[in-house]
Amino acid sequence: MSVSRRYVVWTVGLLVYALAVFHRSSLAVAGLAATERFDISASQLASFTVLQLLVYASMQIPVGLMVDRFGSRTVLTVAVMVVSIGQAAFAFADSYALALGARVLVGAGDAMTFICVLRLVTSWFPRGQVPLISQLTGNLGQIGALAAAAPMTWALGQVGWTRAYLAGAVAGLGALVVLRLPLHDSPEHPHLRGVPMSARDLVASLGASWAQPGTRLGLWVHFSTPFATTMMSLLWGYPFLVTAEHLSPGAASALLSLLVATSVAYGPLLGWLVGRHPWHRSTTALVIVAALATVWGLVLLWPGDAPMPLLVLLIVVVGAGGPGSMIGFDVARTSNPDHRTASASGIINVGGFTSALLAVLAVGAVLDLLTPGEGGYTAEAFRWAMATQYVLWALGVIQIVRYRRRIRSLTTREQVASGSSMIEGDGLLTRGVR
Ligand SMILES: N[C@@H](Cc1c[nH]cn1)C(=O)NCC(=O)O
Repeated sequence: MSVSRRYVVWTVGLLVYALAVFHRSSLAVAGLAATERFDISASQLASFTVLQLLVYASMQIPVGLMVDRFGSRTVLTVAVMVVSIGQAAFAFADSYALALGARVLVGAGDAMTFICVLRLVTSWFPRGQVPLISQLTGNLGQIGALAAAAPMTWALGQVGWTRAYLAGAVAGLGALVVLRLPLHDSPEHPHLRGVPMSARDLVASLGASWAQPGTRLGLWVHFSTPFATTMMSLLWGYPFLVTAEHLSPGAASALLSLLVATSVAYGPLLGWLVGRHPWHRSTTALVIVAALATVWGLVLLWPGDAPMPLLVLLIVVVGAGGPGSMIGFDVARTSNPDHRTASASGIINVGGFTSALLAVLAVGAVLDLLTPGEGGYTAEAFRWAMATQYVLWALGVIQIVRYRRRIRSLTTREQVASGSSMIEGDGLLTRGVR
């Protein structure tokens, strides 16, 4: 197989993922325009993000099963069509209800994308390269979020709501043409189909993945690491920086762009680390969570406004969350056979999007609780609201430590170094490994 063909397939997959991230993030800078267009309150605006995350998280397991059954090419084609229809509907929506329906479609199409691209990486690249290329996929895809920031602000101001969102939908149609041409499921097969399974077989297959301690470890790594980043970049980062830290809108936007840029920059380092030291993958995740909790603690306990260097440090550390979550996919990959890779990735991906959803809701709930009546949220309310992240980190750390102990008692360093953290025998549940 030619090496260049492998990179062509990856580049196409990456572009489609970046487009999905663009669609996902395209509302972040349109909050004000959306409240005017649909005549909605701040909490109704937040419900767009909550709904999108809910749809995304709830679709992960079915999508994983679909990718194992029908292959990435087919599922990715459906994904691009659904997300583009959703974005086109959002462009024309003139009521809150229609806009919510459109965001459901955007969330659904988005939910189908990443797992397809990860599956392509596993099929096209040699095992040793998979951790690095997967990291780069996750990280470079975030460029879609950058494209949704300044360019989308510009487009909304210059060409208006309908044309700005319609342009994204049209880009999706372009992607459809490009992806159908070179994108084959594997070097040998344009379409890689899994065996048809009955409902009982599907449940058994998911059960077998779940029985692997590595799948659960991966899920909790993915739960613990990225939610601080997602919660900030999708909804609460900007209001926190402006309201609680009294930054100007320009400075807050610049810091959120820096968040995406640092997130991209961590990719090669973490990809290399994970590939080189697979035994220490969970340690790396724990270090990232410890760094997140520490720097957030400094910001929240700082008397008055935190100084700019500390806020920059916060952003640089929070930027590690997204790339850190990719460790979860890697642990699940080496803990499951190839024909279950996508469904195992689906299980993992539920983690980070559930924790992000919980974080978004918890911050909103505490803000509402501490800010009765009319008027904006206070800095004090924001501090308590952001402190809710510690509950999620504590839960995540307990579970990571628990499953890493279990996996370490059942595997050896040599086995993990050779590329497998799979525990022999899919009947683990029946043998008491819970
Ligand atoms: N946490 C992300 C991946 C990532 C990597 N760097 C920054 N983010 C993740 O799990 N992605 C799934 C998705 O659909 O984006």
